[in-house]
Amino acid sequence: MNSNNLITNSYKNKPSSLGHSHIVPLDFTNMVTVPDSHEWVTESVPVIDLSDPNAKTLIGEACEKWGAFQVMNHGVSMELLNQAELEAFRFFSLPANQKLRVLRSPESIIGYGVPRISSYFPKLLWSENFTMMGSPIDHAAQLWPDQPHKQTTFCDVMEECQKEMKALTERVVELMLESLGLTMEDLKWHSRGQCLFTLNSYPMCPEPERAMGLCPHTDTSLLTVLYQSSCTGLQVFQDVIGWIPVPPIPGAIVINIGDLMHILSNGRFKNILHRAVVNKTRHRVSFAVIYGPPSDEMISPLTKFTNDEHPPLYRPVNWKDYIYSKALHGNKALLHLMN
Ligand SMILES: O=C(O)CCC(=O)C(=O)O
Ligand SMILES: [Fe+2]
Repeated sequence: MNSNNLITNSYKNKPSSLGHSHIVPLDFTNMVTVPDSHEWVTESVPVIDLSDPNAKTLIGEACEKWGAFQVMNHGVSMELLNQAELEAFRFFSLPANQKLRVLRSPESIIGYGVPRISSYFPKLLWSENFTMMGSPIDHAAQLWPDQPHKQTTFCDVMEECQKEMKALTERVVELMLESLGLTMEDLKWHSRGQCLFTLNSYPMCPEPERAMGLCPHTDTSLLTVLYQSSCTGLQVFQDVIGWIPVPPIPGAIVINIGDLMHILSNGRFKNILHRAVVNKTRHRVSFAVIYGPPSDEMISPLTKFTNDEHPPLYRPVNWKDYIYSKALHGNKALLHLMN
């Protein structure tokens, strides 16, 4: 038997479910669109249905493997998310001099301006941001002094959206803890958790490949819960694979694990490195609840995660000091906390 025969026989003998269509190529010149059978989809962060009885386990796995996931059936009203998106577009579409009335002062965390994380990076970001804590009533009065109706609509929508997204955040934190056999009671401060509510805007960019909406970063928070509607832009980094888009899924909300949750879990839950890219044809808006402990509460690895073999990886820190450290050291802030 010559070698050619040997090879032929090995194909013939191989049990195979491959049919005729896998031998004859497509008629490429006559294809108008790529059929589903040819579309290669990159794996992305898991999508978890919160009404699934297995949700807690799936969340635990997603936290360890990815540090990010999307949730469906999350309890935040779709109508409210759409209204908040509309209000966000309205706000960012105001003339610059009107938005500047609510410019964030250097020592404040709330108001309009460049994203807070801009200070970690040497170049300006192609984005703007408006951050609230509780009611934005004072800022709304400055934005629309003669239009009380606009003030009321903006505040009602922002407050309600913040409230519902915060409730979701707390539910997800609880599920994360439960996935490890813990409860909210293990977080002594759990009834005093606080959040910022932030609107992000990434205007159309003439040369998207030369600019960045948000540079690669991890969030300082425990958890960031983000709604991104229908425009792509968010990407997460996975070792070996590289940057992966987090596709907008109608109705879904994105959960990103921040540095403080990574510290609490003694490194078991990943803090996800992510960025936002810009595009040429669409103005993208996203909004998020940035959730964390009371500013002065010391956060350190929970004892459940530490033992002789796994000593605490990080020294205790409070959110306030950690934000300060992040502004100084950027993405290296965690290294400065290592034991
Ligand atoms: O707009 C996005 O998709 C990402 C926003 C983000 O990373 C942040 O607000 O920290
Ligand atoms: Fe972020």
